[in-house]
Amino acid sequence: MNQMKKPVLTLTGIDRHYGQGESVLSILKGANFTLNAGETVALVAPSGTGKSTLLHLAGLLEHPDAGEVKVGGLECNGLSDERRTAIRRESVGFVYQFHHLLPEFSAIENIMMPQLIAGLGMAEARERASQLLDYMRIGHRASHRPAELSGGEQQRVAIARAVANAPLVLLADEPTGNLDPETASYVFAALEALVRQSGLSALIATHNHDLARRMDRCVTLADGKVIAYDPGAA
Ligand SMILES: Nc1ncnc2c1ncn2[C@@H]1O[C@H](COP(=O)(O)OP(=O)(O)OP(=O)(O)O)[C@@H](O)[C@H]1O
Repeated sequence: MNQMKKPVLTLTGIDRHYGQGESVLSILKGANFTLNAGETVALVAPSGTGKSTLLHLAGLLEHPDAGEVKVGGLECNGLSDERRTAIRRESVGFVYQFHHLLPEFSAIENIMMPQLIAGLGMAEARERASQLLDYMRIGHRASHRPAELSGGEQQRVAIARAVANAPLVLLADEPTGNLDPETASYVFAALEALVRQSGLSALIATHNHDLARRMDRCVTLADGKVIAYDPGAA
């Protein structure tokens, strides 16, 4: 069997609503989605349709009201919060629109952090973080704190941090949404190169059709379901 076709993330029959009674808001209604090993998928959908909700469910930050979320073939709904947190740390990397770096730590320390939490030694974590900084062309900024970096540099550090533990799945929620178009294109190219070079599987929410077209395939949300999407048609 082709290893590349192995699913690393599967969402099946997902329902998610917010609120109660008359004010209930149904966001996902029987949504299905599969991300295969080594695949890059763009999630392009209008604001408020549930992109962040889908990513939060995929990353085990939220529970669905119905349906199954499998990470690496393991059904995660029935697991304890501790186990879900452990799977998230081991298997999922997140990049958000805003960098969420720890302000009191340097760029390299921010990238080392998840590796140290995962049990890697200091020297090994520093070496890997240093390589990632070089790969993202910000090796010269290693000892700077986030506030001393530009928006594009902050996002490159955040991307390096998200992939530091070689996650099974990379989830990115508008990773370049806070950047000017030129910087967004540069940062997205760096993200894409890193993902492809590492053979990572990635689900990336973006409003940017030019960036979405660079992924292996695109999906959108319509009536609470995930459907195929052609960004060229927009
Ligand atoms: N915790 C919550 N409580 C109530 N409503 C929520 C909650 N989280 C999200 N929503 C609502 O669910 C809908 C989908 O939100 P979500 O953030 O997933 O959309 P999105 O597609 O990511 O939007 P955007 O592109 O603007 O970030 C929105 O109408 C939002 O207001």
